[in-house]
Amino acid sequence: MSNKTFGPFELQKAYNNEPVPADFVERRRISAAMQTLAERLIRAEGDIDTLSGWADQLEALVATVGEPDRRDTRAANRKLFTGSATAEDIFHMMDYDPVGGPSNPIAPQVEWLQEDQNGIEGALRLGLQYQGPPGRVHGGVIAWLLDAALSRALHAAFRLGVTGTLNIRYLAATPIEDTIHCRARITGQEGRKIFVEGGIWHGDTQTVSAEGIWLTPKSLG
Ligand SMILES: CCCCCCCCCCCC(=O)SCCNC(=O)CCNC(=O)[C@H](O)C(C)(C)COP(=O)(O)OP(=O)(O)OC[C@H]1O[C@@H](n2cnc3c(N)ncnc32)[C@H](O)[C@@H]1OP(=O)(O)O
Repeated sequence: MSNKTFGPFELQKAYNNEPVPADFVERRRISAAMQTLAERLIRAEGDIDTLSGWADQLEALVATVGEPDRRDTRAANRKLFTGSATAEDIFHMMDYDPVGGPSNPIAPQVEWLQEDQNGIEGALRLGLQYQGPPGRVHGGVIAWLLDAALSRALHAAFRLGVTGTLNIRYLAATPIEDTIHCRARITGQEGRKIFVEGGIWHGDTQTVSAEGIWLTPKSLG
């Protein structure tokens, strides 16, 4: 692990370029196994003995894990804003992102195809656990995904902000269990307000459009 330290505008660059710390290799394995279980077990057919056996094994693991101590994310965030965050701090902030974070067991995994000043594009496939109407992604999951995708467009352009307003228009069904793409880009800025737009596509069909306003923290604006 290097001794380099990073500030707020280096967040994404450091995360993309620094080597993955050894503990995060294992954290990612845990998360991947939990995601696979969630996808395989939801609505799984099985006789009562099979279901009961799986439940027993999972409850035993929960008991083994207990309630471990957890790192305070606020400390890493404070270090970031004073330019003293280590690579490990950056991984503790980014690897648990609820969308795409490889160490977060509830995060849909995203393959980022573009991440630069012009915008972002990600490819992903949402399993049955994200279903709303039969065969379609739940509308709230879509909002969750787009909040993250539009935020990512800020990070890729080396800017930071929190979501102030997010407007979403659901244009057509977004399918589960098939590859979809999310895209986002910054369209303008007025003082601390950053305007962002984006959407979701299934093949050539745009299924969702979104636009919103992100607010840069007063300390950075
Ligand atoms: C960072 C670590 C990363 C590191 C980690 C990565 C984080 C990923 C984040 C993912 C994205 C999220 O989920 S963020 C979490 C969800 N969002 C939140 O929790 C935000 C909750 N809301 C707030 O904290 C606040 O309301 C703010 C910051 C949005 C605004 O408060 P403020 O900063 O005091 O704003 P204020 O001075 O009154 O207004 C400034 C200008 O913005 C306008 N404005 C004010 N509020 C809004 C609004 N909601 N939507 C649109 N515009 C607004 C005003 O009209 C004004 O325009 P004018 O008069 O100048 O024209």
